[in-house]
Amino acid sequence: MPFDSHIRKIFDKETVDVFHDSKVLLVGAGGIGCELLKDLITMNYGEIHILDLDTIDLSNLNRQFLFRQKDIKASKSLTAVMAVQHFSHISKLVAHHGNIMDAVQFPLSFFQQFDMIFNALDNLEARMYVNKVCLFIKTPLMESGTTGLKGQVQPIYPYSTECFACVPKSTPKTFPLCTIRSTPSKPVHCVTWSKNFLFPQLFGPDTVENLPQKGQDAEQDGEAADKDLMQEANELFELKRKVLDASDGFKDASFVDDIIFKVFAEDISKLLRIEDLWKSRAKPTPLDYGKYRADIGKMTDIENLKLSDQNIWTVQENLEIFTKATLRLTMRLSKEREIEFDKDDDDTLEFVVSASNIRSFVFGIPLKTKFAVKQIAGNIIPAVATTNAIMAGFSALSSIHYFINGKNAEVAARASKMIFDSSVPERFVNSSKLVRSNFNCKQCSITRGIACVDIDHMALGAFRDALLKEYHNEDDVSIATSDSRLLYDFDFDDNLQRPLKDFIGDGDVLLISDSEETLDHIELLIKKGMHCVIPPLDIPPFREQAFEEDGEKEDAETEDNMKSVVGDEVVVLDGDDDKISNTKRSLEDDDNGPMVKKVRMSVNDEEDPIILD
Ligand SMILES: Nc1ncnc2c1ncn2[C@@H]1O[C@H](COP(=O)(O)OP(=O)(O)OP(=O)(O)O)[C@@H](O)[C@H]1O
Ligand SMILES: [Zn+2]
Repeated sequence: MPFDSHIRKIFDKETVDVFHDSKVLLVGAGGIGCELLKDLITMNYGEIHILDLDTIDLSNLNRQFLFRQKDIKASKSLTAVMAVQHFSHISKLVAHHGNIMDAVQFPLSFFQQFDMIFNALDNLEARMYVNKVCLFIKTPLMESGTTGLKGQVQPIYPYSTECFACVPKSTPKTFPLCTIRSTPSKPVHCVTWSKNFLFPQLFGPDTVENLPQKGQDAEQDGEAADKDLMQEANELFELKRKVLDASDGFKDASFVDDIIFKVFAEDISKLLRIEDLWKSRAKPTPLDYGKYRADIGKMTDIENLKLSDQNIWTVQENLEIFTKATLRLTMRLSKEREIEFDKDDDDTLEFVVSASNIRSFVFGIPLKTKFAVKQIAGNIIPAVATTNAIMAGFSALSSIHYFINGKNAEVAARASKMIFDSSVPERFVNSSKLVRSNFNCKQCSITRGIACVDIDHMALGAFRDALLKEYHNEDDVSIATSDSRLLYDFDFDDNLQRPLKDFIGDGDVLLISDSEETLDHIELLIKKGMHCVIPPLDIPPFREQAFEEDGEKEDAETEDNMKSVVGDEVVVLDGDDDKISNTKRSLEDDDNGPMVKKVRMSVNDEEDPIILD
């Protein structure tokens, strides 16, 4: 039975028509995006646009099931549309290849044509951008994301419920510099050292011109106090020079031996002399390179060394791989000038794998496979196709509330739930009711509107007058650009006669505040038009004081209430499992309903730096 009939069975004709008449945008045609596209088609949305900036890579094929081997290098969005075109005779499908944050290709008017937007992205920056656009145009956003077996779907109804920025996001872990440079104790420390320190030092953007001249002490150029650091920098510059010399003429490969000897033996011996470092730690052992070199000489078929990604290589094998990768990268340096680490560039990956393993060996840390180092260096948690499919399904289903409730955001917000993975074995997913926006949120706490202005002809002074008139502000206003360039305030009126086009373009944002700072800040998105239309806004009093009090209260509550809601039951979790926060911003508050304890997607507690997939 075609799905069309299921939809007809479940909903009455009027509701089905709402789906047919609606236009949605899906941002991202990766793991979740491919799944969502299929789901949205089966729901018979009238028009589905899908957008992605990327082309298909071999590594996508194991989970992005709309793509085949023959599609590698083709546009993700176009290929996805071609793959599903035959699924539906109802949905009109439109593909866009480009960056969602490109305001020229995708101006505000592009976003405004949609009834709902679905995010299936893999990075915070783009997610935050779409979130902000949705706040401007007050369009509901279904936000989704997965990390391995974890995942979540958050329906966002602008200004009614929490936006994507309302809950602070965890940032990748950082390590103290001294751990990375001097006292590593985990594989990730060695991977970070070889990827972020040794690799860029040898193949990164430093050009010959930036290096101190031969014999010149770098200390003369800088004011660095630490002599040891400067000496180390000078020595690394020497190494870099060797690499550059070799890439020019490529006389012999002995410079690689020099690098190995310096970084894995000489530098370690120097560290050992700093006795304080080793009072409470196991000491490293400088690499006995002579011994290992001799071993490598005895290895058979060394030229055709083929090693598995999934096995741990011996120290000898790591040394051989390090030598080969360094030589290959050095050859490339003559053409490329500088090389960036890329987990999918085998030369750079093998350099990082072997260098981190040799360092691990020296410090008595377990060695890792190439596969494992790739995950760590690429900040990857492998994507799980099933988690993507489940979260995509929830995202599609969550959208129904909006459409069956006549596109009423308040009603849909009350009916909707946030979905996230469960850490409790009896359940696979949890849900919690949506809560109101966070007053401390930098995005939600701003009053926003879209102003239509003839920027080519209207002077800044006339624009200021229009603002004062619309917002009945007896006092004056300040006007600044979104990058905080002040255009006007009561004692800076130099620009009043100049046309707006001198400062802003179509789609730019202006920040407006009253000079007494009694009212909230306003963000006005400027749309180019023939006339001047300043949007009527409900500008609340300035809320800074209230924010602080509210924030303090919330923190205290969070610590006291390490509880989560599973369905409607309260389960006590032991401390570290999920990071839970408890809030009074329930949508039910207005009805004096029960206070909702809300679970946030757990912040990853692992040591490795991670990003959302
Ligand atoms: N600014 C952006 N504009 C448009 N598309 C974007 C933007 N940022 C990310 N994307 C797309 O979002 C999708 C996210 O999908 P997914 O998480 O499966 O990542 P992937 O790149 O396909 O896989 P992986 O990162 O695991 O190699 C990708 O196809 C990516 O190209
Ligand atoms: Zn917010």
